[in-house]
Amino acid sequence: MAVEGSLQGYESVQRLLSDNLPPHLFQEVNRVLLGYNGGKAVDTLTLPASVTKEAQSGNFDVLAYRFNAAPEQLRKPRIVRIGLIQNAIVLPTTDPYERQMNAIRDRIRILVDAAGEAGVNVLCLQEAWTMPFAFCTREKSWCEFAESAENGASTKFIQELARKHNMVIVSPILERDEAHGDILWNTAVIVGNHGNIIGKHRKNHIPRVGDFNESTYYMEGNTGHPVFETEFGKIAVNICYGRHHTLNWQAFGMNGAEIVFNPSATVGELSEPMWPIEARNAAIANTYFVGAINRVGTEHFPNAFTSGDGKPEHKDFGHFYGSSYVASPDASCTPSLSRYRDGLMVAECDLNLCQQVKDKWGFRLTARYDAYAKFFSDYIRPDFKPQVIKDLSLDSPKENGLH
Ligand SMILES: NC(=O)NCCC(=O)O
Repeated sequence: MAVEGSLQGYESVQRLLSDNLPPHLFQEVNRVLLGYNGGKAVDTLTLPASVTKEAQSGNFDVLAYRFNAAPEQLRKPRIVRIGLIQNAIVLPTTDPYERQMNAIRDRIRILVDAAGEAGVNVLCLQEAWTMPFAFCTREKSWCEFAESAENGASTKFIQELARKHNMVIVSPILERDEAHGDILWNTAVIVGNHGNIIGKHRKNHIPRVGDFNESTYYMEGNTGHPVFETEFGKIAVNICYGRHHTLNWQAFGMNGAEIVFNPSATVGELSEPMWPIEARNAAIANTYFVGAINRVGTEHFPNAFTSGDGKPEHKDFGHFYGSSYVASPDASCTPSLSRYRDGLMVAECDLNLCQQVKDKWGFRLTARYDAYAKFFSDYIRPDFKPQVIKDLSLDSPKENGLH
C-alpha cells in the first residue's frame, strides 16, 4: 500500500515523472514545468556526504540546487545559500504540551544541524513550527503554545542554533505580546547569524477559509512590510495566506527584498493546485527569490470540530502536503520536497540575478505605479463606482435581433 500522503508511492510530482518517463521526454517536460536557469535545467548542488547520511538515518528528504547568474564586469557574484525546513509534529496532540514542544525542538535541531553542514546562510522554518496547527479547533487551550518573540524558549533555542552555524534563521511562532495585554500574533522572528534578534514580522492576512479558523486567535499583523538587511542579503517574510495577496508580495519587493520566504501550513484539498503557482509567480512578478515552505503530515485532535459546510464533524485538518520549493526571478524553479516526509531544501542563489532580470524584463520600469496609486485611492472611497462600460444593446435586445 502507498505511504499516506504519497502520490501513488512517489514523494513528488517531479519524482513520479522522472521515474516513469523516458529520459528524453522527462527532459522536455521538466524544461516546460520548471524552466531554465542560464539556458539549462537548474543545476543540482552536491552536498557533503555527511548531510546525505544524516538524511538517511534521520529519515528526511534532502534536495539541493544552484541558481546561477551571468558574470558581470563591475560586480562580483553574490552567492547565498538559502535553506527551507518542512516537518511533521512528532508526538500526538494529546500528549502534554511541554513534551510536544520539546520533541519538535529535538527534531528541528537535527534538521538545522544538517542545514548548517550543508553551508546554509539563511534558513526559514515553517509557519508556527513550535506546535500542531491547532487553529482548526477554535479551542483556547492551544494558546498555551504562544511565546514571547524576544524572550521565549523557542527564540532562545533558535538563537543558539543561529550562533552555532553562523546562519540567519527565520523562526515563525505563535507570539504572546505581553506588552499589549498578552494578545497573540502569528509572527516570524528574524534571528541574525550572531544569535541577535534583527526584528519580527506579523502575518498580514489572516485566513477565513475552510478549517483555517485563525481569526479566532489573532488579528491581522501591524508590522507593515519590513525587509531585513542581513549579512547575506535583504530578506522578507510573507506568512502563509499572504501568498494569495499579490500586493503583499509586491510591497516586500518595493521595500527592496531579494529573498522572500513564505512559511505556510496548508492542506491538499484546499490549496494544492495553487501551491506550485503562487510563490513562483511572486518570484517572477517581483524579481526576487522565493522559498515556499509547507508542513507535512496529518494532525489529529482530541475533540471533533465542524467546518460550517454541512459535512460531518472530524478531528483532523487533512493532509499537510509539504512540497516546499525555491523559485527564482528568472522563472526557473526547483522540484519540490517530499509530499509526506520531513525535508531540507538547499538552494544556492547568485543574488545578482535579481538585478539582471529587472534590467531584462523591466517590470518595475513599466509598472505604472502612478496610475495604480490613483486607482486605489479612488477605490477605497465610499462613492467609488467600478469602471464598467456597458454594451447598451443589452438594454434593448429585440432591436438588435438578439431575441
Ligand atoms: N496558514 C494559513 O494561513 N493557511 C491558509 C490556507 C492557505 O492559504 O492555503
